[in-house]
Amino acid sequence: MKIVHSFDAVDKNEPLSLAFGYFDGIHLGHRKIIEENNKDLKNCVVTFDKHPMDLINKDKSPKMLMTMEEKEGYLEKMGVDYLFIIHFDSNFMNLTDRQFISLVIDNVNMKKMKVGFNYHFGKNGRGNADFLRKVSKEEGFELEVVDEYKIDDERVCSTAIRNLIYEGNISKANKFLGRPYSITGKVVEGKHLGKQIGIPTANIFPDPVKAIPKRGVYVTRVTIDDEIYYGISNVGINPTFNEEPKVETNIFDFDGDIYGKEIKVEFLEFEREERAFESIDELKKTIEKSIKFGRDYIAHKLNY
Ligand SMILES: Cc1cc2nc3c(=O)[nH]c(=O)nc-3n(C[C@H](O)[C@H](O)[C@H](O)COP(=O)(O)O)c2cc1C
Ligand SMILES: Nc1ncnc2c1ncn2[C@@H]1O[C@H](COP(=O)(O)OP(=O)(O)O)[C@@H](O)[C@H]1O
Repeated sequence: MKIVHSFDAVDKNEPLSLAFGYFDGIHLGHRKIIEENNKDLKNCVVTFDKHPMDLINKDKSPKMLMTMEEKEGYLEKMGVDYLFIIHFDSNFMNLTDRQFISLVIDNVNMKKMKVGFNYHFGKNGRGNADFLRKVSKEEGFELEVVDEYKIDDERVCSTAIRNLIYEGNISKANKFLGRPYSITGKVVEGKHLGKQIGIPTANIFPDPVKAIPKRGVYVTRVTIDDEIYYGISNVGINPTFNEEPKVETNIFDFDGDIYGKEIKVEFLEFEREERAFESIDELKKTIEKSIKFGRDYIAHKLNY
């Protein structure tokens, strides 16, 4: 997959299919827009480097299901040929719907345009599917407006998935995403209490843009150097030491020094909320119960 930052960065004659959207999380609905069957067209995704809300009202900007790096990795796996990451600034935001489409048509050979049913673009979000239907006829490109994706009559959208993650309903969030929600980070040193109580935990701090699952304990799948392990993780904040949320994972059947290594933690099932403990002994006993919960889940209920 080639990553470019402007519409004039690819061969003007090459026939392209372009999927437009911010695609946070690349959930099942997004995938229907992005997947392309026409082998004669290069499969392209057009996205922005920032969420439009970052410019409109940064305080209201949602946390993300994916960092840009994660998005790039996933689109590459899906077989996307070109990823256009367009810098979203106030100039860009003020292009009219017509100017935006002209910018695309004048620079690339767009044979097919794909958008979700509620895609809006151009100044004040005026450009919509109706406008695109008209332009596609005038300009002679194929337009595909993809209907909203539903599971059990519920809308699959990034906002719904974020809310499920905040509520701790990770299994439903994963069902909507079509894969487990994950957080990636470099393993950092903690208080070294883990090894002292016989339960080492690899600690990572999530990227600040990421949506953090509800505080509590989760069964997880951990990837280290392309090897897969399972484990049990606590998502928490330790007010005594820092305010940043942290993911601490005891990795099953693993023994090794992984400080400084990047690990991916995928959240599979929620066990319980985070608790305060009176003693280290009580903490240890409760974590041991969580480990048992995790091992039972992996042995009997794993569906990934
Ligand atoms: C499965 C699991 C569940 C945990 N649950 C809690 C909890 O409910 N409350 C809490 O304060 N800490 C909890 N912890 C965090 C431990 O306090 C922490 O892992 C331990 O202090 C080791 O920290 P260290 O890696 O900094 O040495 C949990 C850790 C694990 C692995
Ligand atoms: N099974 C395991 N699960 C998690 N970490 C492990 C495991 N085995 C060894 N380790 C190593 O031990 C470290 C965690 O030990 P711990 O005493 O909890 O220290 P810290 O407080 O620095 O996290 C991990 O970062 C990793 O390098």
